[in-house]
Amino acid sequence: MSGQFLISLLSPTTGIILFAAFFVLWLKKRELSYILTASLGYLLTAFGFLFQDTFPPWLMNAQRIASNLCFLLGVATILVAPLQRNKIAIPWISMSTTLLSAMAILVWFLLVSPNLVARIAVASIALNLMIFLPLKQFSSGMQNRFSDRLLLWVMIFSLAIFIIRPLMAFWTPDGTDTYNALDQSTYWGLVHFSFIVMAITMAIALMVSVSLDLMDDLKKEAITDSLSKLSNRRGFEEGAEQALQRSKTNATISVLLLADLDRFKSINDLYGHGTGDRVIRDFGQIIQSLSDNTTVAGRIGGEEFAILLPESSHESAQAFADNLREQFQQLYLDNPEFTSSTPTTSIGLVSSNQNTETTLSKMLNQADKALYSAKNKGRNRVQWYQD
Ligand SMILES: Nc1nc2c(ncn2[C@@H]2O[C@H](COP(=O)(O)OP(=O)(O)OP(=O)(O)O)[C@@H](O)[C@H]2O)c(=O)[nH]1
Repeated sequence: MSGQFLISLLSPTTGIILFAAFFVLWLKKRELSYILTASLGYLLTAFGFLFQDTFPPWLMNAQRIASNLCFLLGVATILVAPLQRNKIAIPWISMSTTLLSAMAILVWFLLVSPNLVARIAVASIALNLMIFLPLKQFSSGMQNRFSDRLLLWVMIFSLAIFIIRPLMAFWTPDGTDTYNALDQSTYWGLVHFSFIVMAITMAIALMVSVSLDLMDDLKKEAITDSLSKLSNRRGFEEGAEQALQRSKTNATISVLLLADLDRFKSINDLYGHGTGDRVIRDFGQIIQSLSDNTTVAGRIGGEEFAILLPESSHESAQAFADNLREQFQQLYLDNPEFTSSTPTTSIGLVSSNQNTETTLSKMLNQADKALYSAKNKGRNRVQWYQD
C-alpha cells in the first residue's frame, strides 16, 4: 500500500467519520433534520473522493463525473444545513441550475473535448457558487445570535478556501496536464487539505450551534410551564422585571393583571383532574391569543396567572381583561360536558402609574388585593386596585 494511496484516503475518511458523528447525533435528536442534512453532505463528499482516487476506472471515465457530482452535491448539502436550521428558504432553483450546468460542461470537457485544466476551472467555479448561494441567503435571513455569526464566518472561510485553491492549480510547478500528474501534484494535495480544513471547521461550527440550541431549549424549558405553555413563575418574574424596567425608562404605563380560575377545586371534583388540566391549558391558549410580542404572561401558581402589559393604557388593559374573562366563559357555556358548573375567572388589575416607585412585587400585592375584592364581589369579574 503506497503512501500516496493512504493520503488519498484522508479526505473520504474525514467525510465518513463526520457523516457517522452527525448521523448518530441525528438518531438521538431526530427533530433536528439539519443534522441529517449535514451528515448526508459529508457522506456524499466522501464518495466524491472515493470515486476519484480509489475506484478503478469505469466505462468512459464515468467515475470522474460521479466524483464531481458527489463532491459538488455534498458540499452544497453541508452548506444548506445552516439554512435549514434557521428555517431560511433554500435557493433550490439557482443551486440546481448551477449544478446541472456545471455537470453538462464537465461532461463536455471530459468526453467531447477533453481538457483537465478546463474541468478544474469549471468544477472550482461551480463549487464556489454552491457555497456562495447558500451563504448569501443565510446572511440575509440569519439572526444576531453567536451561533449564527459563527456559521456565517465559517461559510465565508469555506468560500475563501475554495477561491484560493484553484489558483494554486496554475501556480504549482508540478502539472495538472494529465491525470497521473494530477494525482501526484501539490494541487491534488491541496484539494485534500482544503476539503479537510473546510469539513472540520464547518462540523465544529454546526456542533457548537447544536450545543447552543440545546442549551437555549433547556433554559426555555426551565422557565416554561408545560401545561399552559406560558412562562412559569420564575420566567414570568424575569420577563416582567425587565419589561417594567424598560417601561420606567420610557416613562410609560404598564398594567399587571392577576387572574385566578373560580372555584377550581369544584371543577376538579366534578369533572376530574384531567378536565381541570384541560381548562388550565385552554386558559393559557386564550391568554396567548390575546397577547402581542410585548406581553409577559405566566402561570405563577396552580390556577393563578399573571400578565404584564407593558406600555399599555387603562382602556387597552381593561379590554384585554374583559376579553380574557368573556372568551374563557364562552368556551364552556354551550359545552354539554360542563353541566353543573362552568369554569370562569376573576381578574385583578393594577397600573404602574399609581406609584412611580412601584416594583413588580408591590404590583403583584396590589393586583392580589384587587383579585380578592373581585372574588368577594361574586367572582367572574374584573376589578381594578383601589388604595
Ligand atoms: N387539575 C389541576 N388542578 C390544579 C392544578 N393546580 C392546582 N389545582 C387545583 O386548584 C384548586 C385550587 O383551589 P382553591 O385554592 O381552594 O381555590 P378555588 O377552588 O379555585 O376557589 P376560589 O379561588 O376561591 O374561587 C385546588 O383544588 C388544586 O388542587 C393543576 O395543575 N391541575
